[in-house]
Amino acid sequence: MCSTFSISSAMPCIGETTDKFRYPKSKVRMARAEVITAPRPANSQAYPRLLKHGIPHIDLHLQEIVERQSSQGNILPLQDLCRKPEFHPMFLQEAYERCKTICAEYAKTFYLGWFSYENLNLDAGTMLMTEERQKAIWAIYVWCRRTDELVDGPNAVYMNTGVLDRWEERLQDIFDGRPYDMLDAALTDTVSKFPLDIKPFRDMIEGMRMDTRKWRYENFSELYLYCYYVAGTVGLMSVPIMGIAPESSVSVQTIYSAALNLGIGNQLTNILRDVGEDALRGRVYLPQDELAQFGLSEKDVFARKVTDRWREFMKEQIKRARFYFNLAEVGASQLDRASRWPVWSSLMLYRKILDAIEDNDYDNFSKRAYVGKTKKLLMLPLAYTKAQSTAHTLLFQL
Ligand SMILES: CC(C)=CCC/C(C)=C/CC/C(C)=C/CC/C(C)=C/[C@@H]1[C@@H](COP(=O)(O)OP(=O)(O)O)[C@]1(C)CC/C=C(\C)CC/C=C(\C)CCC=C(C)C
Repeated sequence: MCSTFSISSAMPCIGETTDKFRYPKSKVRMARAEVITAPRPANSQAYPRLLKHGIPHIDLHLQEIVERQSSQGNILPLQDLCRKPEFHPMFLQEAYERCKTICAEYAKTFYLGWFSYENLNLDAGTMLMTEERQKAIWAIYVWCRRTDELVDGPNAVYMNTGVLDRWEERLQDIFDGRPYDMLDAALTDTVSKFPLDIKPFRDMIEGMRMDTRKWRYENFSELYLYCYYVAGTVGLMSVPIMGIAPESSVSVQTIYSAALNLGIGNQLTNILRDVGEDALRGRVYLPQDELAQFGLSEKDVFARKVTDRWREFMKEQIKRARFYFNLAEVGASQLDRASRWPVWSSLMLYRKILDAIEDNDYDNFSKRAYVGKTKKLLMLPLAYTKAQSTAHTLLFQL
């Protein structure tokens, strides 16, 4: 077991035993992309409305994930399938502490939303997440962050398909109760306590595979699939931890769709914020056909010049990201009361990045859209108010 503290220093463990596959390699089927091309406007000055729905959820196998995580249908509850690990309580406490420290260090936008309520000294009563839930979110965050670091971190130069295959084997080991290191052990403990399906985790690894070979996106459907893999999956992992309000009057499927949509909104925002940085790495996570509809091409992205065309293009991209945040709102108020505040906070905080891009006059080439700490803190009471609306009240308002 390698009990390294920092995320990246744990990475050398990953390459070991790549020649051995104890499990059949998963066949991750690419979802069928339904491409609906927006009609060209008759008047070339009238900019087109962009396609909003990327890929039908049926192709992402959402329903199957929902059933497995809800332990519905004709299948065994997930906990019965996972081997119950036996860890010393002190070991587990240390494992979660390390996860918490990593969250504080890395989760710049989300930390306020998820992890720092204990510092706020508010009389929040039942609006606070339980310790068990917080710990589970830390463990999931750390696994996601380490997965992302494989392709984006300092050791990304050592990336090859073998590394991701080995990481996927390690994931199976986590779910089988055989963690490789201390941080994995926290996730093993979490998956033994909450009904988490392995598929969203596997899909995230698939997103990293995609990121190693694909640096251009023809259309929104292709981009949507990438966003699902790297961020929509996080939404799906989060719902079993946060729980659904007993008084919720919508279907579980609707809540999962909202969670997925929050991931898509977050990732689209992340992409828009990082256009300049990504271009420097030769990557363009923008639909090429939509660039063309605005008279732009990837050359304009690499030229890093803010023109009127770019501004118009960005306005539409921002509109679409907001569309996904709006869809997510419906589900945020259906979650268990104790989980709503952090979800509303992170939703509102991340959405603020879009305002910051506008404030920068759409210059996401040389300026990084940033939401200051004061703005973030001011947001928290507002999120608290939103979170207090019962699931029923919100539906009534719609
Ligand atoms: C909101 C929240 C904090 C969720 C749970 C915490 C968690 C498990 C986060 C994992 C994030 C992560 C490290 C993902 C790896 C891939 C990646 C980097 C995705 C991008 C995240 C932002 O990362 P970045 O480090 O760039 O961020 P900042 O520097 O801090 O700005 C993503 C943009 C994806 C994030 C996606 C989510 C957190 C999904 C949110 C959805 C829910 C929590 C579901 C809520 C439920 C309903 C019903 C609405």
